[in-house]
Amino acid sequence: MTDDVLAVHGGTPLNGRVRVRGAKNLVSKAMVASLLGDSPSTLYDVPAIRDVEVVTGLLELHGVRVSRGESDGELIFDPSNVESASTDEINVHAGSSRIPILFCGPLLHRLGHAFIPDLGGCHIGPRPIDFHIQALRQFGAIVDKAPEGMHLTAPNGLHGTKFELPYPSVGATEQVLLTAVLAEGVTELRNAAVEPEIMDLICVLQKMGAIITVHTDRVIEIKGVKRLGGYSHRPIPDRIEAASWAAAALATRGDITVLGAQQADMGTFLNVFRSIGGQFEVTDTLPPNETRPGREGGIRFWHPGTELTAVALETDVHPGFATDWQQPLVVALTQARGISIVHETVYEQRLGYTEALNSMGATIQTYRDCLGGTPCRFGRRNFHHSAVIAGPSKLHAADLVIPDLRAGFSHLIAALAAEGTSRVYGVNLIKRGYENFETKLAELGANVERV
Ligand SMILES: CC(=O)N[C@H]1[C@@H](OP(=O)(O)OP(=O)(O)OC[C@H]2O[C@@H](n3ccc(=O)[nH]c3=O)[C@H](O)[C@@H]2O)O[C@H](CO)[C@@H](O)[C@@H]1O
Ligand SMILES: C=C(OP(=O)(O)O)C(=O)O
Repeated sequence: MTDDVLAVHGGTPLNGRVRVRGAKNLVSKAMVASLLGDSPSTLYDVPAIRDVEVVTGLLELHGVRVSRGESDGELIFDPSNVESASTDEINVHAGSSRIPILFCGPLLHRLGHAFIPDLGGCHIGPRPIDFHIQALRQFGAIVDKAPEGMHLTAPNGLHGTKFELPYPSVGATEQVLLTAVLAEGVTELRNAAVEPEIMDLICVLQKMGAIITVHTDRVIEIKGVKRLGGYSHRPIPDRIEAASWAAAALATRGDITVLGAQQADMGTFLNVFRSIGGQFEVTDTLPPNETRPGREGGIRFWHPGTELTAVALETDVHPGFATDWQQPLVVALTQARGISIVHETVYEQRLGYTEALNSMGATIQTYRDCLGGTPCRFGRRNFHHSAVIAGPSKLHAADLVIPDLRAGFSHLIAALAAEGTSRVYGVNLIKRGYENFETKLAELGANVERV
């Protein structure tokens, strides 16, 4: 584990520019979608992150040829020879990501059967897959849970269906989309998630030949088609990474320009950022020395130099405040004067990381109650899903163990904001969703080194 430890010498504001590429939560799904086509697909601006490696591995096991294109981050997927893979081979990827569950529909369409390994992803709640399984069964799939994973077949093919999600789950919405596009007949999905990454996946599928209508009130209608072709797509930029750097600027009293960040997908975050006192400026065109095709402008985020203000916020499905923004922003809230309240309504166990912040001098208390907002699914149950943050707190160095992706980034920010040298263990987990984060930190003037 020694190469998985970062010594962080904190206390220096982060200043400079970083670039975000295609969104983790779209890129991996677009890669799965390539399985549905009968000709090659090209995806641009793919970040070098662990989730992309996992999906690449799974695609290759199923006969998809994955190659690099001419431009940096360009990947080409050739699905001409999709084939079965053994459970042993697939299980190499068990526990590494949540994306394998999305192979169900595409593999059933291409092969008539599928094997899905145990899922990974962040440990921020139980993260059941019951909606996925119910939906797949309604399409006509036979789903068998086995100790080594999940086996699926579709002896009578997959047929369009009407399905209402009990909660607008991102993954389950994607599951329905990726299955319905080639299912026979029409599918109506109610209470669908409408995150920007889902809208971008719909763009990908439409480029492939799918017929998908997004109605008002979270209703999505999909008319199954007989065949799909390949796509050529430049993904939306990673709004979660962009917000993470924004939070880092605020927490360290710095000034970070996030090239590639797009205002449209970050409106809710920007409102909260401004309410805390953070300053930002949206630039719609690239500075003269930046010449990247298809990606324009960015957002500069900076600390105002005066005191930050406490806020109350509630995470929610889009267009609410994204749960993945929560952990990095809380570090900045430890620096705001007054009492901030954060009500996490998407995951029941996403506040455990606050203990590490307390060990650094923060004052954060978690509660089972739904504080400061609307009662949610987790109220009156045994989940500490609301946090009260009293600030400002002077953070000091500590030894920290990274529990998951976003908490990991928040630990890093806290260590950078703190006086002294912290040791952050398990930093490689951050690579699952942040491309070249150590290089980016160095470019921003952070004083960090591998131990
Ligand atoms: C790879 C990816 O895109 N990950 C994102 C995706 O995760 P993911 O797609 O896993 O998240 P979901 O939107 O499905 O989960 C939201 C809530 O629904 C619950 N649920 C979900 C499915 C199900 O079958 N049963 C069920 O109860 C979950 O436990 C959770 O409480 O959306 C989340 C919410 O924006 C983000 O935090 C993740 O970064
Ligand atoms: C929860 C997250 O991701 P995943 O669904 O991949 O675990 C995240 O990106 O913050």
